[in-house]
Amino acid sequence: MLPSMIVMVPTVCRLYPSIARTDRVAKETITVKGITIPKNMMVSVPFFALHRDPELWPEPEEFQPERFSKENRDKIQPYSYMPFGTGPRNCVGMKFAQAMVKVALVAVLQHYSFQVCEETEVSRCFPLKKMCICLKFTYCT
Ligand code: HEM
Repeated sequence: MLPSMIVMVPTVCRLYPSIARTDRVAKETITVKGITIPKNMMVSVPFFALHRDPELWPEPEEFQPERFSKENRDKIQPYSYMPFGTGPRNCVGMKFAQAMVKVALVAVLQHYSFQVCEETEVSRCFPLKKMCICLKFTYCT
């Protein structure tokens, strides 16, 4: 497996989580950091906002795959990255979905080569959409 692929998938999941939030219902009244959550109240966990919180992710808008490298992975704060949710009700398909994304990427890379167009601004802070629009695909036989 290409090391770059191992860090690319979580990088895309951080910036573009396919599910923007999850919810939980409080089983009992609880006070967390001075905020009281009454029993039965629904609490939302906004993945999208969490994944772009500058206190958790310096330069949050930047596409920096090295955040998930072997060396840096341990610096990620618990519960700051959760595209598949967390806890006993997290996504049961997580491992399967991650494996499928990698298989799909390998299949695409086996048949196509990619190059950026002249209009593409290549910077460390590119919006993924722009990148996709400007990419040229060449089918490799
Ligand atoms: C990129 C693909 C996927 C993403 C981003 C995703 C994300 C999520 C998220 C955020 C949750 C809520 C977890 C929580 O509230 O803590 C969830 C739940 C769940 N997912 Fe996925 N999922 C994906 C693919 C799949 C696949 C492929 C399957 C099945 C083969 C699957 C089955 C489930 C099930 C059954 C639950 C409910 C688990 C429960 O309530 O105990 N998901 N998923």
